[in-house]
Amino acid sequence: MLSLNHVTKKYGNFTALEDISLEFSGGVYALLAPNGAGKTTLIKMLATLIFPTEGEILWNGDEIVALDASYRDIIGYLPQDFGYYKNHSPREFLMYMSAVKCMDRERAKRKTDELIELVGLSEVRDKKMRKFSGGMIQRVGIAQAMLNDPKILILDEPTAGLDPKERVRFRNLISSLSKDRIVLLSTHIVSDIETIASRVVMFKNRRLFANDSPASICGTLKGKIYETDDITRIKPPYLPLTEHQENGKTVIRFASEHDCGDIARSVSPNLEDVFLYIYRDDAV
Ligand SMILES: Nc1ncnc2c1ncn2[C@@H]1O[C@H](COP(=O)(O)OP(=O)(O)OP(=O)(O)O)[C@@H](O)[C@H]1O
Repeated sequence: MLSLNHVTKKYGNFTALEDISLEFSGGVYALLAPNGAGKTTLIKMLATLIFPTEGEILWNGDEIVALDASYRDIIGYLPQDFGYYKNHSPREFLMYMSAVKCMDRERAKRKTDELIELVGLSEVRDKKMRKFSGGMIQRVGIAQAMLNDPKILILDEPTAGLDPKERVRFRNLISSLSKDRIVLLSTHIVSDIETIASRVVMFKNRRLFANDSPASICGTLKGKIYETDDITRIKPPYLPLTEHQENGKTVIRFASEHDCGDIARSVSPNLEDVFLYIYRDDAV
């Protein structure tokens, strides 16, 4: 189990995260928060690239900093800005990364072939990556993070810049990788995680705000979300969330603390509602 005990991270006088306590066992954990909320800071601490100012991070009871290389052996990490060589093919790049990870050549070859197959890049395994789409590059990125068969797979905004089709493919891939390991995934895009996250972790004002299943988190807004095509009938205060077209009319989805059931349609809250509601005062 990976646990954070009262972790605070400061950059000089600026506190990025304050008193965070969390436990991760198996499954997909989504770190969901707007840009600048501290997701990358948390991820970099878990990847031992930066260190807590206060508190401790433990793997099965031992401090990850003390575990040093033996901890790094069990993590796979896809950073936000994943650096790769455009002139490398996926196979060359994965063999190169295997060498960086000190894997023996036979195992490296086996894992490289296996992972290229898994991420669906077999047909382009020997093509230079310079012409690859964002989704293909991210799949190479996941493959390199998986080379050491990590117990903890850390993905920092892995779907940034992907088109909707690539997003779906990526989601399915992440879901398939989550058996028998911890997958930590940071994002500010709700649809990335709604269906695959076993738990959603949210930060607000530098502190832990929520750590629960998507269903429980959505449950916090039960009875408060409505839709109407005539918002003028709704008594303020209410919070407009999203709009969509329905039978040629613009339907507004909104949150209200008071009962609007007689003039608007009550609907089930989703994670996007929760995100917009919780971060309504934050610049997103
Ligand atoms: N090295 C640093 N020095 C000073 N402040 C930093 C540093 N790194 C991050 N910060 C600040 O800490 C806060 C959290 O940043 P962080 O990158 O962790 O957020 P994030 O949620 O990952 O957002 P993004 O997705 O935009 O990276 C931000 O206000 C950021 O400006």
